[in-house]
Amino acid sequence: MLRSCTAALRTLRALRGRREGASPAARDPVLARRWFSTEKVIPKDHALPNPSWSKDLRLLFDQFMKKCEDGSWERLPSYKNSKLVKEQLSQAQLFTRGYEDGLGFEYVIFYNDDEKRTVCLFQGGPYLQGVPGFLHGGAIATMIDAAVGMCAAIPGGIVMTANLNINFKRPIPLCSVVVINSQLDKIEGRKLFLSCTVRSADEKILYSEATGLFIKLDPEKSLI
Ligand SMILES: CCCCC/C=C\C/C=C\CCCCCCCC(=O)SCCNC(=O)CCNC(=O)[C@H](O)C(C)(C)COP(=O)(O)OP(=O)(O)OC[C@H]1O[C@@H](n2cnc3c(N)ncnc32)[C@H](O)[C@@H]1OP(=O)(O)O
Repeated sequence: MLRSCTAALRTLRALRGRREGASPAARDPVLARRWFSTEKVIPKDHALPNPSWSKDLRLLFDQFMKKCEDGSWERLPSYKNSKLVKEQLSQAQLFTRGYEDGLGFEYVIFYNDDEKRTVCLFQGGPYLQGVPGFLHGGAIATMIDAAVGMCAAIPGGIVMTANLNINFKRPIPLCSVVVINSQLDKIEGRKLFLSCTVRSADEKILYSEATGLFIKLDPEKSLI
């Protein structure tokens, strides 16, 4: 919270500087250091353990990291900002990475190229509550969209969700760990058909099932 307030104040100060004719960097020494620094800023990869991760999440993470050792699985890094969008809209950030550690979406996605499938390990934090004590359906849908979307985007390139169909079978307790298994079922031209299940960490409870249709964007067509 303190960090975001400081950033907001900095932006306000910079904008005030712009209105008054001075360059924002000239009015803000921290901004100036950032602008003129030759240091490369390395973005933070959020798909790595942090102190908010439960024992269950760490255990599953370690198991999948072991599976990565022979190259059959790979951990997908995950960043808050896209450089491309950031240039146009400075505050844009990935919806699922918009919360402080542990409060919202904590997750990591692993990909298996031979099997064209992903496994997403997800711990939904207290800000994602719907019915008291349980995850909001919209938060579950968001995480399914992101996990299935990655499973489509790796073989398909730039894709968008055209249809997402979810059956919510059991409520997911807040702060518990679930495993989202997604797989590519078929490709027809620009259409990628996928399916997924959401289960408890011990795989005993089937929380949700979903199917998704993702469309590979046509470079000839404008999105707007
Ligand atoms: C997904 C992640 C990819 C990015 C990865 C990159 C970096 C990683 C960083 C972050 C990860 C982020 C993960 C977030 C995932 C979130 C994904 C989303 O939520 S996307 C946002 C929600 N979706 C939309 O806003 C899409 C809105 N719709 C459209 O823009 C368009 O409809 C379209 C999907 C682009 C398709 O339009 P287009 O003109 O290109 O195609 P057509 O209409 O001609 O259709 C082609 C073909 O598909 C059939 N079709 C289309 N829609 C449907 C539908 N809803 N149901 C069934 N069939 C559909 C259509 O009939 C055509 O079929 P055919 O060729 O047989 O005639």
